[in-house]
Amino acid sequence: MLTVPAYQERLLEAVAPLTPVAVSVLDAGQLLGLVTTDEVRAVAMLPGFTNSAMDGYAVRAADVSDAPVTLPVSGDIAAGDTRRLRLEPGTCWRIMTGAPLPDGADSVVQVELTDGGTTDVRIDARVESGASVRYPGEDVQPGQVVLAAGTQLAAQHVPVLLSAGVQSVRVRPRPRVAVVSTGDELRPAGSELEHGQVTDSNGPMLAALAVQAGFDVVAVQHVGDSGPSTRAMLHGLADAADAIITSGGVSAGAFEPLRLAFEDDQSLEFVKVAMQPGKPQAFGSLGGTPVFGLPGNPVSSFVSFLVFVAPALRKMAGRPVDARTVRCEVARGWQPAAPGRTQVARIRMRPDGRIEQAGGPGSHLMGGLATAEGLAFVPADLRVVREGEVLEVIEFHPDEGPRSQALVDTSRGPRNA
Ligand SMILES: Nc1nc2c(c(=O)[nH]1)N[C@H]1C(S)=C(S)[C@@H](COP(=O)(O)OP(=O)(O)OC[C@H]3O[C@@H](n4cnc5c(N)ncnc54)[C@H](O)[C@@H]3O)O[C@H]1N2
Ligand code: MOO
Repeated sequence: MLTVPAYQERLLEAVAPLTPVAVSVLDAGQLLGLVTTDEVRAVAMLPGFTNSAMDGYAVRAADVSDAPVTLPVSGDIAAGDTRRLRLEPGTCWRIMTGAPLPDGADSVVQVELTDGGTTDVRIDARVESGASVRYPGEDVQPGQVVLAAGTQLAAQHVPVLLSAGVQSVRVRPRPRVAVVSTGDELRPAGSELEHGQVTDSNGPMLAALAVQAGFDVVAVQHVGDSGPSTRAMLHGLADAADAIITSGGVSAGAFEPLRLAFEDDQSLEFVKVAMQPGKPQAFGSLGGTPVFGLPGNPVSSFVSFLVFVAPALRKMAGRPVDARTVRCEVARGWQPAAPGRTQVARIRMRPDGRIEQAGGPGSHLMGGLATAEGLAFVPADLRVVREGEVLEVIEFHPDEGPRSQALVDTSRGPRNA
C-alpha cells in the first residue's frame, strides 16, 4: 500500500500547470482566484490628476496664513467636473472630495474649519501648503509593477487593475473539471428509488467541492456498470476538460466499471493507499487529461478529493499545492478505525478550538459528514487518539464560497425588466 504523501507526490508529478492565457480585466469576477504568470505593470498613473482629499475650499495656503480670514468663493467644483479652472490669488473655490484642484490652488481647507459660506467664506484655521491635496502619481507610477508574477487574484487587486489602465493579465486558466459517477445502482437526484437503488450524490458533491475550491465544472455525468460505455464517456470528456474525476468502481467487485474499462489498459493504474477512508484509488491519463478515479463511498470520495485531487488541480492552476492546515488539540479521544492507515477523521471544533470526532468513521456516513467542520489527519502509527494529542486539520471554509461567479452589473435592474 502507498502512503498518503507518496500517492500525493505521484499525482503531483503527473500533472503540469495549464498554459497561460490573457484575460481581460473588464471581466474582474472571472479573474478571482486565478494566478498571474507575468508581472503586471501600470499604464496610467494614480491618481490621474491633482485632486482634493476633503470636502472644503481650495485655497492658496499663503492666503489663509492670517486666519481667521474671509475669502470670496468663485464657485463649486464637484467630483467629475471636467473644466480646467484657475484660482485667483485672494479667492477660493468650494470643492468636493475627489474633484480636480484648480490651477493656482495648493491646499484645501476642510469645511469643518469654515463657516461653510457659498459666496464668501470665513476660514478659521491656517493650513500648510499641500494640506488635503492628492497628487498625480503619488500612489502608482506608469510602468510600475502593481502585481508580481504568481499573485492569486482577489478582490484587493481589482481596483488597481481597473484604474491603472491595465487591459489584460496573463494567468493560468481555471482548470475545467468533468465529474462522472459510475454504478448501475445510481439514480439522478429527485428520482423515485426502487429497492437497491441510491441517489447519485457523489456527482453533485464532487462538482460542489470543485466549485468551492475555485475550479470550473464543465460536466456532471453518470455511467452504469459497463466497461465500454465508461471508456467511451471518459474519452469524450477528455477533450472537453482539463481533468476528469470519477467516483465508484475502483475496488474489488465483479462489476467495477472503471476496472472493466481500463484494467487491461496502461492508461489507468489501480492502487491502494494506506488511508481511511479512501483506500482504493485509480489514476491515469486519457490523451493527456488526468483522470482521478475516486472510491464510491461518499465520504471516501469527499476525502479523496480534498487530499489527492485538490492539490493536483491547484498545481494545474498555478496555486500553492498544499492545503492550508491548522494544528488542533484533541478534546476527546477516539480509536482510529483502521490502524496502520492514516485516518482522515471528520471533526467538529469546540468553541475553545479543540476538536472531537464528528460521527463515526464509516465511509458511507453522510449524516456525520454534514455535521463536520474539518478533517483531522491521524498518523498511521497512532493506535489511539488521546485527549491532548495535536493533529493537523484542514478546516472547511464555507465563507470562502465559489470563486468563479461573474460580477454582475445590477445598475440595469433585473434582466428583461
Ligand atoms: N472486497 C473488497 N471490497 C471492498 C474493498 C476492498 O478492498 N475489498 N474496499 C472497500 C472500500 S475501502 C471502499 S472505499 C469501497 C470503494 O468501492 P468502489 O470505488 O468500487 O465503489 P462502488 O462499489 O461503486 O460503491 C461503493 C459504495 O458507494 C456508493 N456509491 C457509489 N457511487 C455513488 C454515488 N455517485 N453517489 C452515492 N453513493 C455512491 C455505492 O452505492 C456503494 O454503496 O469498496 C469497499 N469494498
Ligand atoms: O477506503 Mo474505504 O474509503 O475505507 O471505505
